[in-house]
Amino acid sequence: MGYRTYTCPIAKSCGGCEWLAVPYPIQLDRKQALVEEVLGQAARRDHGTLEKICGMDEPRSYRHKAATPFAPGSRGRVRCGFYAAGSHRIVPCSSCLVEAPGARDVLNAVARAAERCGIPAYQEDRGSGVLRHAVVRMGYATKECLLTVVTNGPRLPRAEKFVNDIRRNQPQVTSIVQNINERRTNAILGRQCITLYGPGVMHDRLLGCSFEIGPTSFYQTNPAQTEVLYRLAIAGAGIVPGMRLLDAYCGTGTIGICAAHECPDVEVVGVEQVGGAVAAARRNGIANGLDKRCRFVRADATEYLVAAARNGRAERFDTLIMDPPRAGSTPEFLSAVCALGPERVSYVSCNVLTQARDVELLREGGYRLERVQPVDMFPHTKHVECVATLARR
Ligand SMILES: C[S@@+](CC[C@H](N)C(=O)[O-])C[C@H]1O[C@@H](n2cnc3c(N)ncnc32)[C@H](O)[C@@H]1O
Repeated sequence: MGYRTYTCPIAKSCGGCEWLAVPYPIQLDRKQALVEEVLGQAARRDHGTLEKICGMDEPRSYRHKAATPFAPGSRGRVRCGFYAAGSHRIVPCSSCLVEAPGARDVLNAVARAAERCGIPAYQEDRGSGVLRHAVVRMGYATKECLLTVVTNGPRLPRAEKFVNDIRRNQPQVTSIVQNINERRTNAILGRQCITLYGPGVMHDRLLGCSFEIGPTSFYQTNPAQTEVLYRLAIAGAGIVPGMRLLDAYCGTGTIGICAAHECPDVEVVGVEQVGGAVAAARRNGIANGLDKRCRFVRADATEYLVAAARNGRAERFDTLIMDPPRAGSTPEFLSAVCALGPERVSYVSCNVLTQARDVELLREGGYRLERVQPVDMFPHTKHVECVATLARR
């Protein structure tokens, strides 16, 4: 790919791809250097390795989830696009370099349908209007497409006409869901969902397993690199037949189910706090014929593990995969891990700073940092994902 850079007509105003002007190999070098700076010393002290970052061959069209805010324009128009960097000013966008083909067309079609149906866009400063955001998820291994339309309350005027308009203009949309968010907040999604068309979910496949994805469930946005990441996470857990694996912060159960699919006789317990994600994880276990070996628990991961450590031998885990949110895990969770003593910990993170902090507690609690493997899930941004593999000393 050499040192070519990519161009985008709205690069200057859009806040999305802050490194677009930086050649991709240099972006990868920068991410490698960050991981080296944050985790390199611990790896060296433990005689572990810091591997070269896994980048993408073609760092475009990788985002299978796209979103837009809406705002009122003049004469009944509905504006949509991206927020300009550091502001809530909307920059229109007809196509985006990093999004899956067609994703932006679906979002723009929602705005045009709203104009034709007279559905007013949300006015952020007043908290008035109806249409707040739209989020689209495109299948990677399937042709399914789930559109979520976020409204400022349960009322969606001319809903049937609106849905038919979107379907007519964007026939690739396989399901449309209304999500209600009445809070004056920057969070896009509210809790309540009403299915307007189709099954209300979509399906995708990763590493030979099929997954149901709902409007509010976490699902990685770069599926090609997700397969790379999951392979590394599963390999890092050193799974052998007969083991009991804990998949902590499991979302819809994707990592644990892929691990169970790959390794016969392995028993998986997944822990996740979002009820909808746990319900989807259970359905995913059944859909993949793995429900006998994969059990999903709705709980706060820290509370679950602290209780498991208290139960001692009754809750044995031979190996652990953990994938917490950006804020990382908690000292209580990590100290319960050290008390339970799984042979290996495979720690997946989208924030190496909190990961390094947590790795330090695991090292103090008896683990050796064996391997650090960065993965580029978000080309043209400064974000880097990382799998840290630890083994009990
Ligand atoms: C980075 S996502 C990983 C999900 C999953 N492993 C995947 O790859 O799709 C983090 C997950 O942790 C969940 N989570 C956040 N805080 C939690 C907590 N305290 N206890 C349990 N789960 C939590 C979130 O709801 C989210 O599903």
